[in-house]
Amino acid sequence: MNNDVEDAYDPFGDNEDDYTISPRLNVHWLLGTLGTKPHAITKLVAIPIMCPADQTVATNNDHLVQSEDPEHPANLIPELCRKFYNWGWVTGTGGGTSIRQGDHIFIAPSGVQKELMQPNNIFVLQWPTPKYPASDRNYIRKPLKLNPSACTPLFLTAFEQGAGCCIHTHSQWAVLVTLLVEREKGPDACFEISNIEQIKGIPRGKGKGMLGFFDTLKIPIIENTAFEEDLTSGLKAAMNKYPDTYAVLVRRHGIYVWGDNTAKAKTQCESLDYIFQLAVEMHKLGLPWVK
Ligand SMILES: CSCCC(=O)C(=O)COP(=O)(O)O
Ligand SMILES: [Zn+2]
Repeated sequence: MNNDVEDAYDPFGDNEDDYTISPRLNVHWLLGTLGTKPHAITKLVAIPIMCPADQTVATNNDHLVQSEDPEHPANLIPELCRKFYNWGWVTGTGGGTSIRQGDHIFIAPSGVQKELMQPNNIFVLQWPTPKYPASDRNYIRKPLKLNPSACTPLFLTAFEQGAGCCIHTHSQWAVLVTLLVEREKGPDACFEISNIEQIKGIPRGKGKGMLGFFDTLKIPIIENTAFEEDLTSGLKAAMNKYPDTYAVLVRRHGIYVWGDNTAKAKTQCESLDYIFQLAVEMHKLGLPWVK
């Protein structure tokens, strides 16, 4: 990537080498690690610098987002977002992706061009973490002058369900089906479609295999809110009402799709987007979605 693109992405002049986290969280993290991973002591004891109470702690957990492995979440999230941008899923800073790897959650920054993200722009949360209040979330790696995605509580809700990855898109096909369903079936209706081969790309429910050609795929739709964070209760309610769903549409906004791992979340999101585009075209031709 040339410097122009990096400058355009990083208007704050973010220092890649340091960042701040709360003293309380840092002490907790250090003691926990000392107690369980003696081989890590030298590295970790050398890193944190404690400040007086109520001040921030300068530390350096950059190793959490530095890896040569292209499958490492800190490399994978930027790579996936570049693809998603080209597919019209995360344009104009909207949408995003989060991945859980073991007891770490990797989260993108808020309000940035997602397709230009770099591994050093990624936040890391210790999992499990309190979801609310937001100030209680256990960030153990936090880039300077960037805020974590507003989608964070929604991603955490998917991880609470056992997801390994959650993708949020602003796909126009997803938005269009929410409008068509509302007009044709009312505000409480789900998106439903059957007898389409790509339905086989969507799970029937956790541990229940995949939907079959003759099954009816149902995706719940929730109403949009003024702020992304405020979608969380609607997402949770839809998950409770449809415990087998791996996706929730958001009217006039987009969709959240999750999967047991990153590959499943991505392929499920691709299958759904294909189905939504097909559904819009079918509707234009006067073809019914359910046979
Ligand atoms: C024009 S994007 C509006 C915010 C939004 O809907 C979204 O998905 C992006 O949130 P983030 O905080 O991750 O930038
Ligand atoms: Zn959004």
